[in-house]
Amino acid sequence: RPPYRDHATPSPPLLTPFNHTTHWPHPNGTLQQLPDIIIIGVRKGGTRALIEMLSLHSAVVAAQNEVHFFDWDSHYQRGLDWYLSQMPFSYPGQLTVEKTPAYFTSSKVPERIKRMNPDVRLLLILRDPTERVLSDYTQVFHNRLQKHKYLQPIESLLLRDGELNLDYKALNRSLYYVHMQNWLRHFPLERIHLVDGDALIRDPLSEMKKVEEFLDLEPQINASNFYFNRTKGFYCLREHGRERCLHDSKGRTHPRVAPDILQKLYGYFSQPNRKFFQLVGRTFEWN
Ligand SMILES: Nc1ncnc2c1ncn2[C@@H]1O[C@H](COP(=O)(O)OS(=O)(=O)O)[C@@H](OP(=O)(O)O)[C@H]1O
Repeated sequence: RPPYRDHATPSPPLLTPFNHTTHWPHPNGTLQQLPDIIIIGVRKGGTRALIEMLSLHSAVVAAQNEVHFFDWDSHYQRGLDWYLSQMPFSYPGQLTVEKTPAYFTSSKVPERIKRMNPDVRLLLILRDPTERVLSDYTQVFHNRLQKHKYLQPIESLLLRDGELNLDYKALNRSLYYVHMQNWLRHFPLERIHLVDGDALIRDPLSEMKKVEEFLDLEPQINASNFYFNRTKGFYCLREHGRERCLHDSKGRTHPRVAPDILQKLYGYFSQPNRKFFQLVGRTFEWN
């Protein structure tokens, strides 16, 4: 397990001076620590489910919000002391985890994370690329609905002159091999654990056991931590007798897409998916 980092063991290159008044240990013995584990994405892959399930483990403490430290320059410029101030309080020896799904597709992020800590453990949860596009669209649709903005039908984004519109950003985010190549320039594959997001939906326990193993955590997460909620159609969590499901924004109905457009999407991702499988030395059951 990597040593925890606090103001006494800062990582060298990026540092601005620490503000010791805000980072002194809390009287109850807890303190804020830079993350040992970062969930880097992918957007709509199941990152919230993963971080919630990981925090079932008593040795892991999770940041509640997406920090966007490495991908937003306005945050990055505030330095590591600001990043640290965003972390939850934890006991020495506990591992801190944060998730920002946008890290995976942001080209500057891997180098920046490596500068903070080359030994950080990275988790990447992936999902069928076509399904991820539909989920991405659904997320934006609901954001626009809330802001009373014009709602674009998915076909108007996916197609241009009858062919796939390759400028639609959601397509690029599902080209996993493109982004993975960039990560592998900075981190060896052994540092990046791939979580199968489709499998996590069907059978969370077996995916979480693999995550515990990757993180060298004592096996703790067990079948009693999960129960299937029929109304939601997803597994929910049980911890110390308390039950909770993910927010209603997770597990929304996706738009119905005409079969010929779906076929175009499957066709489009088929080659990139194979390149990804080669890159990471394993396959996924994607369309
Ligand atoms: N247990 C459980 N409960 C509810 N939802 C679950 C669960 N496990 C995985 N998922 C899937 O997580 C998808 C959302 O992914 P993210 O949390 O990464 O989205 S985000 O990028 O943070 O917005 C979300 O995608 P959508 O179904 O498209 O909403 C879910 O399918």
